[in-house]
This record gives sequence, structure tokens and C-alpha cells, in this order.
Amino acid sequence: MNTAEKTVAAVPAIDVQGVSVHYGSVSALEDATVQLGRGRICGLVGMNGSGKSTLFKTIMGQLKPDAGQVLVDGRSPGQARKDKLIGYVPQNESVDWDFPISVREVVMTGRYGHMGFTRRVREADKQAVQQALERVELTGFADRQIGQLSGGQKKRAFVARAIAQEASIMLLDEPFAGVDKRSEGTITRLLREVADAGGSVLVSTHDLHALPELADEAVLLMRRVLMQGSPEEILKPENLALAFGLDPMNRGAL
Ligand SMILES: Nc1ncnc2c1ncn2[C@@H]1O[C@H](COP(=O)(O)OP(=O)(O)OP(=O)(O)O)[C@@H](O)[C@H]1O
Repeated sequence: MNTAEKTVAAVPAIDVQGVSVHYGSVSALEDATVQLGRGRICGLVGMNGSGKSTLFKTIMGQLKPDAGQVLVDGRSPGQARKDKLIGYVPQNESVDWDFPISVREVVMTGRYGHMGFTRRVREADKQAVQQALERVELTGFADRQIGQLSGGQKKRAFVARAIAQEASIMLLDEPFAGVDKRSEGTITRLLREVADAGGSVLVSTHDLHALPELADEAVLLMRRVLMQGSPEEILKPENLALAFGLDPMNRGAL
């Protein structure tokens, strides 16, 4: 590795330093510090309202922190978005499923950053979309209106959009919520492929049982970052108790 390559490798993919975010008088994140390296999958774990979506939106540059700093691949979130570094799979509730757009068109929006101002679709864009649809096993659904998919298929469509974008950093807000086993398996496998190719993945999940299989590391969030460590460390009952009160692994689904 030459010096320039070493410098690039040393810059974290995601670097959240002492970030605080408020919605009016509501404190959603307090002095949160999270770092994620390349080729890593990090699970984001915490109760409803613990600040997971707020953290995603701050990394995306949709929310400005009141204190602290966010760097994405060494740049500001705004620049990282312009550079199409971040692929985002939002929570289902934040998408207008009635919008008259097909699955293929949703995935094509991931290519906009590659098209320039005219947004003229080239053969390479069509191929990238087709390959992404194949990878999430949705080719047979490509021409359906997006709202006509099942919960798991909708998630896979947005994962395909991030793949078509060729984003090196993927943020997924509860991709397993309301998702069948097949979609869960497909998404888990794809995230590992993204990480194996050098990408970085931050994924929030309520499925603690699947955490060791899904992620290399995890963050336990309760407005503050309680800890960042291996899934095994995070899942220790005494640590889960910090974030959830009782041990949620013995309470079934969260
Ligand atoms: N637009 C908003 N205006 C005011 N308060 C908000 C807003 N969005 C979120 N909050 C509050 O900020 C806190 C963190 O919310 P956030 O959505 O980040 O949590 P979360 O961990 O993603 O929750 P969930 O698991 O339910 O999706 C909560 O107390 C929430 O009520």
C-alpha cells in the first residue's frame, strides 16, 4: 500500500463526533460519537425514539447538528451526497407509496448522480438497474407500481436503488421491519457483498437474534451512544438492560 492509499484507508467511512441534535426542545441525540471503517457492517440498536433515524438523517445531511461534526469519507455530508457516496434505504413510513412510479424507475433514481444535468438514460444505466434488480430478485416485478409490492419487496427495491447508485456507504433504516424471511435473507446477503467489496453499512434493526449474523459490530443507542462493540458484547444482558431496561432477548420481539 502506498502513502496515499494508507491515508485513504485511515479516513473512516463514517465519522460522527460528539453530535447533538434537537427538535425544538426535544433532545434526540446527545454527544453521539460513532465511527465506521471500510468493509464493515454496523448494526444500530436502540428502543423506539432512541435517535436511530435522527442519526441517519444527520449523516445524510438532512439534519444539521447543534453541536459536533459529521464527516463522510472525510467530507461534509452535503458534499458526500453530491458525490453520491451514500445510498439510503428509508423507513417505509417516509415513502409515498402512491407515487406513480415503477420499481424499475425507483431503482433508476439511484443512477441520477451518474447521468449529469440532462438525466439522459444511457445503456450503462439500464444495465446497472437490470443487474441491481437481479441481485435483489425483483426482475419479475420491475414494471409494477412501487406501492404494489409487499413490505419485503419494497425494501429490496430500495436496496437495489442503493446498489445501482454504486454507493460506497449504505444507510438502512430498519430494512427488516415487516419483512419475510426470504427478503431478510436476500438483504443480509447483499449487505455482506457490499462490505466484502469495501463498502460500509450502517443498519438499524430490532432483530437482536440476527445481529451476530448480520453485523461485524454494533452501536447501542439511547439518545447517547451507550457503547460500540462486537455484537456479542452488545448482546450481553447487562448491556441490553442499559438500553432496554429488561433483557429484550427474553421478551420476544421488541
Ligand atoms: N420531526 C420531529 N419533531 C419533534 N420530535 C421528533 C421529530 N422526529 C423525531 N423526534 C423525536 O426525537 C426522538 C428520536 O426520534 P428518532 O425517530 O430518531 O428515533 P428512532 O430511534 O429512529 O425511533 P424508531 O425506532 O421508533 O424509528 C424521539 O423522542 C422522537 O419523538
